[in-house]
Amino acid sequence: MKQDNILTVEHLEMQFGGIKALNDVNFEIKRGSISALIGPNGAGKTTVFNCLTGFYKATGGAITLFANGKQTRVGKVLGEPFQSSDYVNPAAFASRLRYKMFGGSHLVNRSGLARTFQNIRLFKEMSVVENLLVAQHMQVNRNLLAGIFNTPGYRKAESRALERAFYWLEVMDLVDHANKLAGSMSYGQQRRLEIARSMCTNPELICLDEPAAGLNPAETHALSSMIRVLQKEHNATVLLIEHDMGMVMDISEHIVVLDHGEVIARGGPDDIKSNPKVIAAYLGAEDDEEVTL
Ligand SMILES: Nc1ncnc2c1ncn2[C@@H]1O[C@H](COP(=O)(O)OP(=O)(O)OP(=O)(O)O)[C@@H](O)[C@H]1O
Repeated sequence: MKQDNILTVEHLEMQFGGIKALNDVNFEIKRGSISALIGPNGAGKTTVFNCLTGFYKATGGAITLFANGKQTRVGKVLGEPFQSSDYVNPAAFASRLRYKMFGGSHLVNRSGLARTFQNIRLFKEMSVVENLLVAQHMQVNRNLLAGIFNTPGYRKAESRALERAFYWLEVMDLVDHANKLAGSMSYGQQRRLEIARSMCTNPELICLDEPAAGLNPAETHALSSMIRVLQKEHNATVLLIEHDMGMVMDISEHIVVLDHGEVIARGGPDDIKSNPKVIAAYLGAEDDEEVTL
């Protein structure tokens, strides 16, 4: 039976020395939905993303992904400490040891979760299409001998990677820029390329960190349409962090609001807009944060 939720976050905690960035964060993301994680600056949104994607190892709680036909506990694939029961259970010991040695955020990605970054992280000196080919290195045939002898299997894998790259360039309206240097494109195009790159890894859940930051209203509108296409035509579940409240309220079905590392509200756009705790959190936000709910 397919789980209704693609992601569950239970009692998530993240501590940096004396700073508790996340405290008992709980939410779930419905499969096939577009959801948003919002909150004032410093609320802990990016820290949640970093925990979900395995860039940070959460200091408490559980994150479970139900994608690619299986259940993945993010903490487990990042490598958990040994438990005393492992010493009487060789299989559990071996599994824990394997993840300690070879685990990491790449396994979270392989389990069906991809992300983009708040600060664009492309290979700016490489071409647009090369950026998309690099993203697929886990899926293509990486056998050294196959590469040296240019075997039919190797060539087939290479051409499949190229096809996939052009497929996502088409979806994100970037085909005409395929051979340009990534760094030479406009900011909006680079943001779309980041999304295309993430989609090349075949995720079921894509986490977008401030995808509309630095975009003008027309670009933001175009981006919202593309995000809807990912959801409707490519079965992607989308979770975004965004400060542009117009965009959030327009495309999100479900919104989770964080403040000072805690979830203060969850619900649909209309509930969130009129929630007094959310309004108070934003009214207490810094003056330079322009927010209209
Ligand atoms: N690597 C780190 N080391 C120490 N403190 C950190 C680290 N990462 C985040 N923090 C702290 O955790 C808190 C939450 O930060 P985070 O970047 O997650 O907030 P945010 O909601 O994404 O903010 P913004 O909207 O400004 O991007 C902040 O107090 C921040 O200083």
